[in-house]
Amino acid sequence: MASKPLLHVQGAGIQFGGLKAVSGINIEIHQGELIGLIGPNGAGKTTTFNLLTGVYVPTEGDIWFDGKRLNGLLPYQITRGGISRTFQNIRLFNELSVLDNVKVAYHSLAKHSILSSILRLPSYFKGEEEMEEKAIQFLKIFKLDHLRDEVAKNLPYGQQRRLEIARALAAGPKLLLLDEPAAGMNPQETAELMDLIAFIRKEFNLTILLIEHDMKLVMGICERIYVLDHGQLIADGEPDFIQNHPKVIEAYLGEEVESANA
Ligand SMILES: Nc1ncnc2c1ncn2[C@@H]1O[C@H](COP(=O)(O)OP(=O)(O)OP(=O)(O)O)[C@@H](O)[C@H]1O
Repeated sequence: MASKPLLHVQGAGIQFGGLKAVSGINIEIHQGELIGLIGPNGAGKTTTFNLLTGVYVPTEGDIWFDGKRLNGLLPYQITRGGISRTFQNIRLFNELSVLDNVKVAYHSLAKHSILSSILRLPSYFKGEEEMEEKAIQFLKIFKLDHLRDEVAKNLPYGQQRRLEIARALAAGPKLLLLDEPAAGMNPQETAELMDLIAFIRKEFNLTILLIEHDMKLVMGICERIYVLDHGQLIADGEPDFIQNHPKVIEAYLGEEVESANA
């Protein structure tokens, strides 16, 4: 591909004490791609997301996004710069309503000034109204608008996962990172989620990187897949290539043997 990658990870990694959780990884993702990140338990997938979102600062290598070096930027700066994420263990504002959970994402990006919100000037209310309208649009896409006043913690698991994606999307990212979006979903919910991911990608001109253990989902929607094992990338390529890659098969067989012995 000739254009510059939107995300370029160059030899990045992080060490915790003596443990190299992720080491020397290279990733290139171009605008509009839908890419998978897979690997056995403990391979370093979530740590990679934490490096991309400023939760951890790399102890080696560089991370470039949209022409900017991310090393050392704080999570909120990275979100404003265009990367949003969801979490493996859903992180919602449990006591807030479904609608407010999405509106929270807007507040950090809101156009009205702090002064106008303190003084409750007309521009503040206009900003609030616009925010609410936009938030409801997102809830409609995720088929959650009828639940807008429900407290987030009362939603069933699958709907909580969808709400978390809606919130991430409301921040207006260029790159969306999804950490096991189908975890805990039944096959029907997973199939619907696959359609939804394909839809939002097109609708919002998104680039998506997703971690997922559900191989049907990964192989079904990702154009390319990166495979991590013990903190290192062992393969990357199209789904067919990855499925038949000896190192990938070995890594996953190793995981089966480990869990059988546990
Ligand atoms: N803050 C930390 N301090 C020490 N070790 C850590 C820290 N964060 C992650 N690790 C270690 O880094 C390794 C990779 O963990 P990570 O959670 O990234 O794996 P994963 O591929 O996402 O696994 P899973 O599929 O089980 O979620 C593990 O050995 C983990 O214990």
